[in-house]
Amino acid sequence: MPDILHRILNRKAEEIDERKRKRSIDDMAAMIAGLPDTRGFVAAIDARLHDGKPAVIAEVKKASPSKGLIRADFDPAQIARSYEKGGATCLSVLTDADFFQGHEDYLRQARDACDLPILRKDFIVDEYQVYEARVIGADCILLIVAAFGDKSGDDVIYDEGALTELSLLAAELDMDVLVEVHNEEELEIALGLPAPLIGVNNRNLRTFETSLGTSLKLKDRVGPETAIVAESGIHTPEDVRKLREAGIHTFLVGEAFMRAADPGSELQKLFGVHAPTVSHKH
Ligand SMILES: O=P(O)(O)OC[C@@H](O)[C@@H](O)c1c[nH]c2ccccc12
Repeated sequence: MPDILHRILNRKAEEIDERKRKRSIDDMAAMIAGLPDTRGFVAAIDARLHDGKPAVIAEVKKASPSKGLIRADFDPAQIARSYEKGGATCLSVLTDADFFQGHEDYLRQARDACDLPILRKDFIVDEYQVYEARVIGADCILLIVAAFGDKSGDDVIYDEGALTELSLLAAELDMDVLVEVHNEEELEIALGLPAPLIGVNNRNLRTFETSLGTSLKLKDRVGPETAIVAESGIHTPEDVRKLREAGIHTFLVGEAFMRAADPGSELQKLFGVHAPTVSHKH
């Protein structure tokens, strides 16, 4: 497992223990019973793709381990409204506090400010966090395959059982799942999970370098019938054009929007009227 992910997961285990002491899963299950339905995350993406348009998951992210502080003037409600106006399909909100300066309240604020479906962007490895995601208002959770890998000699062994269980629990709680992969091995695991939306993270977790080539290569492996989400390192209309030419029409973008004064206008610049469009066949 790459170092930064390792560090994050060690801290995450402590955090989960602390939280479990404050509130039980049973308490959360009772709260969930009284909640309104989720907003369909995958359904919103499918609808957009069906119209031949790119589907953009716009991220609400204040800081990251690789970039430090990204946006000082950080108001999740305002950002959510700007994204919605700019044509985002869904939002992704970082809730990890220690490495991304995120917070679960940011997800709540974003949700109250718009009608878009929201992904809880965190390092989910325990059923506790899946219940918690639903309680704070998430419509989709992220499962990072690399977080379920353990090195044994030269090989990495993945806990596919845990990935499957968490996916099924999310479905039971009426949430979708975005399964994140970085390489072919992880992709194979993701393809074996129940109804996953597969995201390819272009950021190498060891070096923090991004390469759109990762998405292009793995798109080649799955073929035209499997939709994938290109994640990270997308900064220009040219980046978007390259990915769309390869048949990728769903994108997860954070930094490029977060550094712009008006994130929604930047979304338009990358994906809207100014970006070249490619027709999408079903
Ligand atoms: O800011 P970028 O390069 O546009 O990337 C967004 C998103 O893909 C990135 O924040 C991300 C992808 N997978 C993650 C897992 C955890 C935390 C963050 C991420």
